Amino acid sequence: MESFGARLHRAMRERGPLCVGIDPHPGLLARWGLPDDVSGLDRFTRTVTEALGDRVAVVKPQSAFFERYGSRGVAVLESTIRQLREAGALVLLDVKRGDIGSTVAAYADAYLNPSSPLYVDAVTASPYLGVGSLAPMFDTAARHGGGVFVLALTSNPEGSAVQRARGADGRTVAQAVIDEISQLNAGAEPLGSVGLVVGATVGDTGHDLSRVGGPLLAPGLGAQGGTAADLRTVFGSALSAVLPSYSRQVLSAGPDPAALRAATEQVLTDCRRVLDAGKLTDGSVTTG
Ligand SMILES: O=c1ccn([C@@H]2O[C@H](COP(=O)(O)O)[C@@H](O)[C@H]2O)c(=O)[nH]1
Repeated sequence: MESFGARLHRAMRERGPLCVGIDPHPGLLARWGLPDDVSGLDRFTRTVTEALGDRVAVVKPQSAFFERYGSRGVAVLESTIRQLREAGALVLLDVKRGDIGSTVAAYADAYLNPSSPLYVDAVTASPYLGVGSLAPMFDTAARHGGGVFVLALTSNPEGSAVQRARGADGRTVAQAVIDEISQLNAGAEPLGSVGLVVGATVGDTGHDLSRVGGPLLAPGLGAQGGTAADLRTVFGSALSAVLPSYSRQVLSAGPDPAALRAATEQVLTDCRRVLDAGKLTDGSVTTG
């Protein structure tokens, strides 16, 4: 079975290094002329899926915007996941789960076990009950070719008080997370299956991302103020592993499918310019 890291590496090469988020904010639904109810949610997500599912490497539904409609919203999420996977996109469910290990095992079954109706290629996870508490997720992901993206340096301004606090060994909380995930990916080729979330808005934090060995999801671009050029500052020599992620910036171009595709092309071009330049300088251009 092919690992998530290998599948992601191929998807990024074939479709381009980009993740587009499906975040059906009430304001976006209104802008698209859709009601803030399950029918509007369904229409919104179908439009995005049909416009982008066959061309974007990774699509990232934000679970919260489906959960706010209850079980019928979750049913829309289930069918969205199915349609996106059928269209060839990798689905990363942004659900930021974390708990004691025995409960994490149930979350792992919910999202990373192929028998679940919410089965996806990868999920986001929170390490604040200890990276070790996420072990059942890493194990289930490894067993079924799935991936996990662990929060390290989030894009929101409030995150730094926790994430940049220092422990007894002098390392920040974020660096401790980064180091533990780097160990999990050791030896994985061409890319590990455990990634990190590092916001494009965090600036030059001095954290060492050079040995992570897994993908680096970069939200915070567009609506939160991060730019493609910021990727160079934030990721330095680790640019080749970066998966830039946009939600509102792309979604606000809808509902016209052609406009959604054009917005996607535009952000991909912007990011490629920075990421390709990084590959040339760090010598990692090896793929065609
Ligand atoms: O550090 C993080 C982690 C996750 N997110 C999520 O990404 C999208 C961003 O949406 P935009 O519209 O592109 O701002 C959203 O679902 C967040 O929950 C993040 O922003 N930062």
